[in-house]
Amino acid sequence: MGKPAWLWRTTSSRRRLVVCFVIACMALLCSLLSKYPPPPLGVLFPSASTSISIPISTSTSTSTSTSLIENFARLNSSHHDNWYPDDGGVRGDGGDELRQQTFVDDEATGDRDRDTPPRGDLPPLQGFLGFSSSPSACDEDDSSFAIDGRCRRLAAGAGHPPSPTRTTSLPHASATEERGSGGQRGGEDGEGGAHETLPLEPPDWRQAARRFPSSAANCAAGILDRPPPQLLIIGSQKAGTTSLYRYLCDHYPDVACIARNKEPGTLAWRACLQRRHNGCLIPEQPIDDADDQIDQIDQIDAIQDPMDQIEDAEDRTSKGKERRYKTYLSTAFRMEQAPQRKFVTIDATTWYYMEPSALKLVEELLPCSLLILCVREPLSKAISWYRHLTQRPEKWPFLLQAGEEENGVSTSGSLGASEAGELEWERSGGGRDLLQESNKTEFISLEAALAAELALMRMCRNLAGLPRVQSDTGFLIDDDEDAEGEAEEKEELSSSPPPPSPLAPAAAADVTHVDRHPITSPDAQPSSGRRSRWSVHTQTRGRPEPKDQTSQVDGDWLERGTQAGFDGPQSELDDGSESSDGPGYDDSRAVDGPGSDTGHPDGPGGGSFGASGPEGDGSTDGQPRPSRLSRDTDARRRKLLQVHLKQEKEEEIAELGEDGEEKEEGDAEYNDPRFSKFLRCMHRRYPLKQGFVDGHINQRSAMGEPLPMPDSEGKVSRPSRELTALDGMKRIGPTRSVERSLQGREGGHRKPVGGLVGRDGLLLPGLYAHFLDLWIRTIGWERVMVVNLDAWKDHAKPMLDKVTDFLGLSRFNRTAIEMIEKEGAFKVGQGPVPELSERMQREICKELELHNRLFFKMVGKDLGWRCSPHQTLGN
Ligand SMILES: Nc1ncnc2c1ncn2[C@@H]1O[C@H](COP(=O)(O)OS(=O)(=O)O)[C@@H](OP(=O)(O)O)[C@H]1O
Repeated sequence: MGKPAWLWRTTSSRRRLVVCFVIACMALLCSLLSKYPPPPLGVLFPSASTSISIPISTSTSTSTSTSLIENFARLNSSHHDNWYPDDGGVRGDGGDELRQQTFVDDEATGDRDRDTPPRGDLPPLQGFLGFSSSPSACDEDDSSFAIDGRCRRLAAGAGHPPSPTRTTSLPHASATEERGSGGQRGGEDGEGGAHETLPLEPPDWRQAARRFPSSAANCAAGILDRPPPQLLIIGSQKAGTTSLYRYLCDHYPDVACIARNKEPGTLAWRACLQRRHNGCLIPEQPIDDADDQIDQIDQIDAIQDPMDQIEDAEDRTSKGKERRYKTYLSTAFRMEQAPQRKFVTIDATTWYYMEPSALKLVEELLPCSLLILCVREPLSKAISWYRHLTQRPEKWPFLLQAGEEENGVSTSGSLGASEAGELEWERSGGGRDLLQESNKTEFISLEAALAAELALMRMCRNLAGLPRVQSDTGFLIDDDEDAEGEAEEKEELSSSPPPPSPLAPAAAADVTHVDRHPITSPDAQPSSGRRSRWSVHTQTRGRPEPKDQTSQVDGDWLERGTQAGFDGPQSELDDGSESSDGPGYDDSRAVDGPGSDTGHPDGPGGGSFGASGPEGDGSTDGQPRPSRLSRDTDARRRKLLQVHLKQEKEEEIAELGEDGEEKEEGDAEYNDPRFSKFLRCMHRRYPLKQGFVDGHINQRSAMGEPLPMPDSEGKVSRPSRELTALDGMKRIGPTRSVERSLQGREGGHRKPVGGLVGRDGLLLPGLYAHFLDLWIRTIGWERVMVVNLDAWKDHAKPMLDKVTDFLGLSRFNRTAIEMIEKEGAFKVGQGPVPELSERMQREICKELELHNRLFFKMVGKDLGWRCSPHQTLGN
């Protein structure tokens, strides 16, 4: 029976409609799917036993580094441009492009391919081992893979040539072992390809959270099996941290940078807010709102620090710690972007090293994380930081050039001292509006800013009773002690056995020898000081070619903490006892070292954090177990930290006597009292109480007066002269309200003040020794690496080799490094480099030398910076 013609017409037109509708729906669905990919199978069906086979390319002609692009894309996909929090510029022509780029799909990759230089001798590529709910999307192209519902090209391996062609079913652990062992498998010239069968697993984050270590004794695992973040770059700002982070983020596939921004700051969250760091995230707020929220400075005190939740903060049980650990992870990282594999991730917050609260949380929650401190010659760093600050006037009103001031009102078109102070008080809240309204962009000069901090440094040094370094041969050694010290030194060297090593288990097991030698600078006379130190030469397991890790080995671009302890000038213990190594380490060595635990002075085991690893851990069942002695040390370290934190909270008035004399207090337990006094003075800006505020400097400089250069001739001058000089300045000081603000009396509690000096200052952040000391004393050298930008900037490869060795990852190959560098995205200062008079440089160098020396002692090497013993000025 035939249909009427009209019905056919209707039907076909309906069909057409239906077909169109279906197509439209499918298109919509596709676009939705690509925007919001479904969760990976592993999330929905966690199972460690299911497997999926993913072809791994053997091709050498794949695209540019996918992990790089992914990382950039991921970090930018939130519309929260925090990867470069205070973007100081992007080096290289690829940077901007990358920052704009979203996830790379085939087409985009193809485009990039055309721009990609010939791969030349690029090694074969290792595949990304992720998968999606539709892995078949990439089936036709074995050089690509699927992740998050998208097909990706395989990335240039960062030194991971695949294993020979084979099809293996790798249990996760062994796959990890292979990757984790890094260098052995890596090398630079591997070839071949593989079809690896990988287990479908729940997201690694879940595993990571489950792996939360209740104690450092669980840290024996390879880097990929440790709980994230496995690496913290704790500082310092303007010392190449972005470059290092950038390199490591492209260490594919072992590293996945999924921090919400390069500097999440969560471990010192309140300090992060106080710095108005736009990377800080306020928990439970949409990320896009975070910046605005942070601008409301009044809210800062009211906002709950995610890491200090009342119920958890006091809960020191492992459950409580675990809860806070998870809070940290979810606040600082984009857990949802965690790849379906084991990976290393990084928190690169450049000012953690100055924050004891960060140290406290690292100690408590991240006992397995490794730490890197990037350093740079402090004066260059100060200049770089100044340039950084002046790029964002609205964030740093305290740097604004002051005009003449009358009753707190600016009369010269620039902001007056009072206004600058008020703006500093309010920072970018009301201050930012005012700044925008008045369109003030003139800054206090670099010279003036440095003079302010220099004056403070001198004053604090004098207050603390520290001499300026005068001796070429010793460090802060009183002249009359030298001869006696030399004799003691010789005697000690000849009679005493090598000290026990406080190295942590993993490293301690690899100690090859322990040398003892006096501390000297290259131009120093032999051992006239009476202090000495131990250098522990280590080889770390699992590296391709075991190499001596000491700082003496090759080049000065990187310093691994090699000495068993920082034995600085702090010899005199509070209780009057003496040690050649200073308090704090003395006991640790005695109780921790392999000598005490294993009976072998150079042998393994007995690390500071308790034993682990197969060798020398003292356990009989093969399980890592902290020794009683190392538990004691843990307790001791915790106690030291607590003491420090307690001191941090004390009011400066309680610490300083009426006349500026320091009261007696028992703070020498962890440090030379003079240095701790110095540091507290700098932090708390004691002289601010005496009227030495930013405003003075602003005003003086604006009036063209010579900047205050307190004369500090003589070894130890009491502070009175300088204070008197500064008292005199009070007359041209800021208004009462600003003074009150600066003294923290307004509102009944202290508020952040000053930006020229102190932790946000230009020079203090470059006094590394003071900050690092506490970290080393608390967690030990074995987890810390110091990277010196001045030495590696022209040769990243050797530095990266050391870093990857330290992390237990395979090394970068040169071509990968070149590609990363070509992609750019390193942060370089913008605008002209401000000039600094020779006189100012000389004055600053005189102050810095003391602190540089201290730092060189810590790392066991003279880094050759200007303002160091043999290079006094800019050479
Ligand atoms: N490879 C290499 N060679 C030479 N110099 C380098 C390199 N990588 C980073 N830099 C310099 O480091 C400065 C930026 O440091 P950071 O990335 O740590 O800055 S930030 O704290 O994250 O803002 C910034 O210094 P300035 O240019 O003096 O400001 C960079 O130029």
